[in-house]
Amino acid sequence: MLDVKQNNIIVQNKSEIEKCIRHLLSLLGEDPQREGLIETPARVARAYAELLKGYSMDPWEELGTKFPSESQSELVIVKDIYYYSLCEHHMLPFFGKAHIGYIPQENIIGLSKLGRLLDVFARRFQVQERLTNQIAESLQNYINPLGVMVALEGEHMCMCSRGVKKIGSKTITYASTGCFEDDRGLRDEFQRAIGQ
Ligand SMILES: Nc1nc2c(ncn2[C@@H]2O[C@H](COP(=O)(O)OP(=O)(O)OP(=O)(O)O)[C@@H](O)[C@H]2O)c(=O)[nH]1
Ligand SMILES: [Zn+2]
Repeated sequence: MLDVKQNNIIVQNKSEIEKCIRHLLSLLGEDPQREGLIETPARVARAYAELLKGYSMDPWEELGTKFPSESQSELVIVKDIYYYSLCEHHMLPFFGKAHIGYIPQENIIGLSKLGRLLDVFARRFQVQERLTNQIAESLQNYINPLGVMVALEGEHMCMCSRGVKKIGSKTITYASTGCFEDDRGLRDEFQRAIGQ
């Protein structure tokens, strides 16, 4: 099981990872010594360190300062936040837009922090459903709002570039907490706001 030390592990294991990539290139019938590939193992190790940096990030640290909520409890939505993640089944990218909404109770959060929270979980091996749930649950736990609603649109390269090859297909996943769980009207308001 990978843990929050994962990113450090990637850095520590860089030369071993590079060796594995060279070996993989050979197994795939390539010559890892040819000019175009000579730097590839090091690039791949660096790319993984970046694509998987979420393991070394703490969601609560990224969410940072809480501010007191001064107004009536109204819906706050940040929509169209782009994310990029790696499918844990094929180690291929999936990506798209996230829409995150919540109804504050005592506290609100800096708007940019919602994008940061998204990256903490997106920069890991994921399935889209878990990614969606983790965002909703951690925001709920951090500022205890009346409720959280998250929608993720995802285009999966494992479905486009190979296998079923359904280019352009999009998966939409939802996660909700608190008042969004059973209030049809609130869920509709959220969906109208994000244009679905
Ligand atoms: N639920 C869910 N499934 C995913 C996600 N990402 C990829 N998958 C699916 O994971 C499944 C893995 O199925 P398997 O039959 O074990 O693997 P496979 O033979 O490569 O499957 P195909 O992609 O259908 O060729 C596929 O149906 C993928 O489309 C995700 O985020 N959520
Ligand atoms: Zn996949």
